[in-house]
Amino acid sequence: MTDLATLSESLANSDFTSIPLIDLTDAKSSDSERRRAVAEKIREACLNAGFFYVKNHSVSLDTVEETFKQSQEFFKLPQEVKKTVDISKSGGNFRGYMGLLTENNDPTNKGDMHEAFNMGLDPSLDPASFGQEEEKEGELKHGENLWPEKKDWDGAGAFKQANLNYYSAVLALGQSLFPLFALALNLPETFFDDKIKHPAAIMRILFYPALGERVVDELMPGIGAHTDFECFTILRQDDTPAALQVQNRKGDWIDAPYIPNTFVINIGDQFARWTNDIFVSTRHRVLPTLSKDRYSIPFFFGCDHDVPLIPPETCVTDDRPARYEVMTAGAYVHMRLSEIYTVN
Ligand SMILES: O=C(O)CCC(=O)C(=O)O
Ligand SMILES: [Fe+2]
Repeated sequence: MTDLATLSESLANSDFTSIPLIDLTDAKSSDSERRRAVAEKIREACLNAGFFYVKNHSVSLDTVEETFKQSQEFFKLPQEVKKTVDISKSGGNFRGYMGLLTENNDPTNKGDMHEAFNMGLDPSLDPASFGQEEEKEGELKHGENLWPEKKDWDGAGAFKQANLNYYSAVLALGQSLFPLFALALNLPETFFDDKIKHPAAIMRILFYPALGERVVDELMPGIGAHTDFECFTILRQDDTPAALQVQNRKGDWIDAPYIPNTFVINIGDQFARWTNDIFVSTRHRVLPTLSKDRYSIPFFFGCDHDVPLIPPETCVTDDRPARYEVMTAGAYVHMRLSEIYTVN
């Protein structure tokens, strides 16, 4: 069996110049060797680039296209309608609408040139996850989403339905990746099963307005250089060229172009911390969009809020002792979100 710490050290000396594309056809094969072969590709990607594309996943194109369509309808609404679901109304739970420049992912910049709408696990999708968590100060918790109302927007119902459909489909894709991550970490396939029962997944629809002829202010990128906070992100991009970039160890920015009907998956800080930095969480950014409006949908998949991020034994050796203080997943993500959002 590969020793993860040794593998991690040796990969640190190589670098990536492109992002691998992994076929998920065999992810649920009844043949364990085939599942393992997919997990090995995922292991290499998670220890090296921290980024990979997936194809032949379980999410239908119709579900994706309908969500992009609804996203366009929503962001085109007058500001006063979008403000009816403003994030300031979410009681500190990071749900709802955020206007241009209200977020700043890279503190050396002035702000990010995008608008966003955030949602979490909806009570209508999983009633069992609600009302059981203890209220703890400084911890993320499940809660209501902020949905536009029909009295303010005729399309409110279709918008909600498309987002819920997308959320369920991508949640299922995320859950199906955990056995592969477990194999990649030399753990039993079922290792994460009891840790993702009520997952803390936040989905965002993002809108990057085209700047056209306007002068680009380098300090207002689409999204400034950052790492994500949760275990991993499942990102759907549209076909806008020259947008997402990923930074390799040397510091070069590598393009992550749109590839039809794929998702980009990237490891986030929660997984890096949990695995004692065996999995790498890689910085990325979105350049200012010039020729056309851009839409994307990141889905940040965290484990259950109450799970303590104790590194599994395959990630700790005498030469690589545990690097981080143990926190629960909910406390960790709340801390990170509070640092970045100017409104909560
Ligand atoms: O829009 C994108 O392509 C990337 C978004 C992103 O990195 C994020 O929301 O964390
Ligand atoms: Fe990101």
